[in-house]
Amino acid sequence: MNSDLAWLKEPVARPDENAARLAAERQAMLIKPPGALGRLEALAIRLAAWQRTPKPTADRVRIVVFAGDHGVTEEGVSAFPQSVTAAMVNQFARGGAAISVLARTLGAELEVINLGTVEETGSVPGVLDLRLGLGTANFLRGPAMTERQLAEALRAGRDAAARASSAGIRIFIGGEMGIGNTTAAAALGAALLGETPEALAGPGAGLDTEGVRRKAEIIRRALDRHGSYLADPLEVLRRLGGFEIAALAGAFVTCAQRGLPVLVDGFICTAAALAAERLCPRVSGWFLYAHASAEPGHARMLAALDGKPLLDLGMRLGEGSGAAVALPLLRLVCTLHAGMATFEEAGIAGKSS
Ligand SMILES: O=C(O)c1ccc[n+]([C@@H]2O[C@H](COP(=O)([O-])O)[C@@H](O)[C@H]2O)c1
Ligand SMILES: Cc1cc2nc[nH]c2cc1C
Repeated sequence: MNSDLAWLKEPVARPDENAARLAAERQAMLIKPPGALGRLEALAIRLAAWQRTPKPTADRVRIVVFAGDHGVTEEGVSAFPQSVTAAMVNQFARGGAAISVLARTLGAELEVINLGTVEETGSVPGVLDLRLGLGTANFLRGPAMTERQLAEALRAGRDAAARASSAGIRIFIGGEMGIGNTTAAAALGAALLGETPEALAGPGAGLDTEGVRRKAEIIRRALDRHGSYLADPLEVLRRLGGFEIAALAGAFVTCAQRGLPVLVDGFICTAAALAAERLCPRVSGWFLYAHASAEPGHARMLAALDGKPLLDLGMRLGEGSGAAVALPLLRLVCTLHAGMATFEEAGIAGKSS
């Protein structure tokens, strides 16, 4: 492995099992039949282990949206033009995008990083400009990224996660924006899971049935073209991924190395999570999956990660929006866990046997 990428092999943090034990003991004492809060109970215990405290919180949250364009869009794999990527980056900063509204409403910090849009975003303050090129190359013709672009995209993600961790953030949300990136994510998923392109390709931002068929065919040709190089997950990411997907993978690895839990968004973020797990085994022990995307291939990637999404709302927006929508649930998990009375405090008789 290139020495620029040695950090990918640094050890993953270990959750605090003592904090988990204390949180489990507290759950057992709260005034409810044991187990009556269902999955919320296990979530409180996992958050406790991750945050190394018996009373975790979900208040300090940062959403980092990574944006980049995709050369494969020239094959007609998206219902929208490439210009939308830069236009949306502009809106993230101006406050009109869904994720901007969600971040404001939730009191979450929002960081926007442009890793390589083809078009200019206009002069908007609040976008970190780390452009690595005018989008990736078309992966039907060659690797999507050079080795240097891959290393820099991974590092951009690593640095964003390290900034969040150093700032005392307690939960990290990664988001993405990139017209064409469901094709890259589906190709990644197919290559990493050994699945057919048809199992992973879906409508994305709005393809019709014929468009989905064409998209699967493009992915099939790309898998054939890149052939045996796809045995190496780093090469899968470089050849089929995107700047924003690689940055997400780098961010997720760093979060796990630094002990910062990640709330994973939809289809593209889950593809990045899968790539992260292949690059640095066991990082997925730090991931929670926010929602089941409407993109049909999402379920296969979640299954491979043994991930059970918190919500299923038919969302397929990206931007980190599904994770943001799940955040209030985590906040309720934490406030219930910390705020409910125990049987002893309330003077209520516990379970008789
Ligand atoms: O997060 C998801 O599950 C998701 C599912 C479908 C589409 N998207 C968003 O739509 C864009 C990609 O769609 P497409 O069809 O251009 O590949 C990209 O900006 C993603 O954020 C996101
Ligand atoms: C308008 C629009 C907004 C988006 N946000 C994330 N992906 C998107 C795709 C489109 C097309």
